[in-house]
Amino acid sequence: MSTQAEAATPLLEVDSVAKSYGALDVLTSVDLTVPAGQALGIVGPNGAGKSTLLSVINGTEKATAGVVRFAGRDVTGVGPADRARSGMGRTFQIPRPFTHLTVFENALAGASYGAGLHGHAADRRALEALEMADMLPDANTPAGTLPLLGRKRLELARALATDPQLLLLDEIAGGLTEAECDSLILTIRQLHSEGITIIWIEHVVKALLAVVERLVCLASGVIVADGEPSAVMRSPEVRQVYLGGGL
Ligand SMILES: Nc1ncnc2c1ncn2[C@@H]1O[C@H](COP(=O)(O)OP(=O)(O)OP(=O)(O)O)[C@@H](O)[C@H]1O
Repeated sequence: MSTQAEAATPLLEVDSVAKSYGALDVLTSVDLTVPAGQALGIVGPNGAGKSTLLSVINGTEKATAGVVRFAGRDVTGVGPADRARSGMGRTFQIPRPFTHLTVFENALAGASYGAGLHGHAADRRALEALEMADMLPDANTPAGTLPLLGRKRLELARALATDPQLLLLDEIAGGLTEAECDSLILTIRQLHSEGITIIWIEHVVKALLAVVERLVCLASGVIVADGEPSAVMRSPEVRQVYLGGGL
């Protein structure tokens, strides 16, 4: 592929994706194209389908219909491990570190199992990920003793240990104090400035607005607004979602 064609290929294309659990339609024909380097925020009420959309993107859930393309490759039928190795990293809403292992060993697990690295390459990658997540000073701390911000940062480091081009963040700012949230914002901004493409689901809208250049609102499995963040937050569609008993 020529350089020009590569530049024109979006990093992620979600094309007419639907997801149902039995009779429950969680996502209905979602279309989302994300260029490389973009930081995209996703808001929406509880149960809107936001986490499900991330799961369909990273392959932990299979789409019922539609296509997911990553870096020009159709990954719809590809499992989460393969997608991680091809450059997708994801944090989960509830961090579940290996509590009996140190912070470094947890990051190493991400580099080994997530990225498929071994030996010194895995060690190096784990240390880089800890540095990027501002967790290097805690490398030898047992993960089970970390406070919430530390667990969130470790979850971030675990995702970064797969060396992602695309980083999917699921409510990473939830439950933090304002000061903790501000420090996490600085870290995520830095990752964005290094060129990592970010899709970030968050109820803490202030945190999103400090980082993202594009905002999508999902309601009942449908994208109801998509564009410049403050314009999206002011749009009648999003006001309806909030005031109509949504957010
Ligand atoms: N494995 C599953 N089986 C059945 N229903 C599911 C499953 N996973 C999610 N759901 C349902 O799908 C809907 C969307 O859930 P999802 O977690 O994607 O929403 P969300 O927008 O991320 O919500 P929140 O902001 O509360 O995290 C909910 O009604 C949820 O109960």
